[in-house]
Amino acid sequence: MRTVVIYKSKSGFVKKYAKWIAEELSADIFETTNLSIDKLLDYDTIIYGGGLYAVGINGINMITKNFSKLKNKNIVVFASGASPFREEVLSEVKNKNFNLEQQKHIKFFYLRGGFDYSKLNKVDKVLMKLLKFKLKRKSELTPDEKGMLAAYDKPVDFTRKKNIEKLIEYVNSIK
Ligand SMILES: Cc1cc2nc3c(=O)[nH]c(=O)nc-3n(C[C@H](O)[C@H](O)[C@H](O)COP(=O)(O)O)c2cc1C
Repeated sequence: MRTVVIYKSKSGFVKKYAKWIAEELSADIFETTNLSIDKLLDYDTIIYGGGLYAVGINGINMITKNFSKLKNKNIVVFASGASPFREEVLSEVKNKNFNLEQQKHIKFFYLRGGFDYSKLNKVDKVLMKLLKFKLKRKSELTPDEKGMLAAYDKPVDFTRKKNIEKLIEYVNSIK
C-alpha cells in the first residue's frame, strides 16, 4: 500500500509532525505548495496535515475541494493548534472543515503544535496582536488564555513524537 504525507506549515510545528509520521510509515512526503492533485492519485492512503487558524485547517481545501476524486482513498487528516486537546474542540474543527460525508470518510487527529510569534508572517502578527489586545482587556482569563498570553513573549512547543502514536496505529491497521 502506498502512503503519502502532505502538509502545509507556517511556523514549522506541522512540518515536524509530518516528518515524524512519514519516517515512521516509510511514506513519501511533500509540502502542498505547487503539488498537483493528480500526484496524489498514485497513493492508496493520503495523510494531510495543517495548522489551525481560527479553527480552520490551513490548506484543507486541497482535500475537501477534490474530495470526489479522492474518496476511494484512505484519507487521514491531522491538525495542529496551540490549544490543548479537547473533545469539544475536535467536534468544532470537524464541523467547520468537513461536510457530513467527509466527516464519515476522513479519519481526523488533533496533534498539539505550539506557538512562535517571531515566526509569523505580517498578517498573522497583526491578527495575533489584536487577540493579545482583546485578552489583555478581559477581567478574568481562563488558564488557556493565560498560557496564550505568556506564549507571545516565550515561544511554546508542545510537539512530541509520542503524539503521533494513535495516527500511526490507525494507518497500520488499514494497510
Ligand atoms: C492567526 C492565528 C490563528 C490561530 N488560531 C488557532 C486556533 O483557532 N486554534 C488553535 O489551537 N491554535 C490557533 N493558532 C495557533 C496555531 O495553530 C499553532 O501555532 C500551530 O502549531 C501552527 O502550526 P504551523 O506553524 O505548522 O502552521 C493560531 C495562530 C495564528 C497565528
